[in-house]
Amino acid sequence: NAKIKVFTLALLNKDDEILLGLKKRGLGEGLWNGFGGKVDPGEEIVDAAVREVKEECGLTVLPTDMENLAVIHFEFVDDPVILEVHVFKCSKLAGVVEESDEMSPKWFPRDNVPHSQMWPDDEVWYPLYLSGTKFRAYFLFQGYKTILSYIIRDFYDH
Ligand SMILES: Nc1nc(NC2CC2)cc(N2CCOCC2)n1
Repeated sequence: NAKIKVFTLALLNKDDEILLGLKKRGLGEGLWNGFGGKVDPGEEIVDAAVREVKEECGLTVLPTDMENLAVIHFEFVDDPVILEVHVFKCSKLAGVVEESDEMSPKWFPRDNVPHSQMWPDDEVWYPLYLSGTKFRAYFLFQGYKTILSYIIRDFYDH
């Protein structure tokens, strides 16, 4: 009786840097990550991505500037809830970066992000993100720290 919960994850770029946020509470607390969260019922996924970026770091992104790079499914042993995370890449940003209740934002060199303080899956798919390769992926986790298995395939080989 699997239940799918849909989330967004936006990775914001400027030149050769990426904006990450240190999550202050909830899922992923204490980890650096892109900006995102739950998709509200009836909400378009890309609109949820835009909303979460604004809420979590103050920046304004247009839906048309959100490039859907990946869809990742996360399953956890003995847990019926599957996370479906839609990953967006964005390089056209407006406004000023602000700290929020959820996130403490910080710019990192895009090729030197703090993987030891990020979700373990990021290290696997991040190189694809950096190269702009569109992909689909599936991760099976044991708890939140251990990847038991994963599959990554190019978006285009239907
Ligand atoms: N980078 C990343 N890796 C994740 N791994 C799964 C928990 C094991 C989840 C996630 N999310 C970001 C958006 O909100 C849902 C979780 N973001």
